[in-house]
Amino acid sequence: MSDALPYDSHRLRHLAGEIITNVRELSQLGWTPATSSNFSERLDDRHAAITVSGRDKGRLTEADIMVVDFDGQAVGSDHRPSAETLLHTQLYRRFPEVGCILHTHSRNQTVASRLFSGAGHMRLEGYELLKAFRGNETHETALDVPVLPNSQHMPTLAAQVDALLDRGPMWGYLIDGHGLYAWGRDMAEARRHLEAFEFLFGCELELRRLTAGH
Ligand SMILES: CSCCC(=O)C(=O)COP(=O)(O)O
Ligand SMILES: [Zn+2]
Repeated sequence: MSDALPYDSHRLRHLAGEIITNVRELSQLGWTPATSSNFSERLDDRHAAITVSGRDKGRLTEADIMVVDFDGQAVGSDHRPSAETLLHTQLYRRFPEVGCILHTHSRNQTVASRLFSGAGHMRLEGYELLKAFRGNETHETALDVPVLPNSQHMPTLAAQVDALLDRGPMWGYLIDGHGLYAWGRDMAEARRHLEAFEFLFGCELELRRLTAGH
């Protein structure tokens, strides 16, 4: 990292450390199997720190974090950024308050995405933990988590996400057979949202198992 680069290299090192520590914990929970998942934080109003594509997310080092601009182009690095970079940069570009984006592939997220892809959303209702989402003051609310069809063509996926974002504030979405995107103003908030989604998906799946055949 050199001072000639168009971003603050000290801040990059700080964010890289934060990503490495948090992602290692998420990986230990089994939420990033087989090199899946990707993670980023806003560096400034034009750049984000993001994971290099294909790396084992449980063993990230500083060399596995790189910088992209909000067009998804690598800045000051020969590495290839996450294949899903566009799904990160579209949020940073559109919402200045978004500071961190976490994408994971846990079993609960993947199974839930399969189960609710037909409906196009998964309804979470009546849970105290709904208050974990910024803006929710009470459990007496319902949150419809969108489930998008998967695609290897990121502009197609990004266009679907953009259409969802037009509807109002949201903190995450599922992609069918793939995983969850969750975000927040900073790492702590994004992680709180991610953990709340994961817990609530687990509750819904468990309820389905317990009530199957009744
Ligand atoms: C082996 S997982 C397939 C790609 C994916 O969904 C993912 O989250 C990881 O892609 P990246 O390019 O960010 O490593
Ligand atoms: Zn993925």
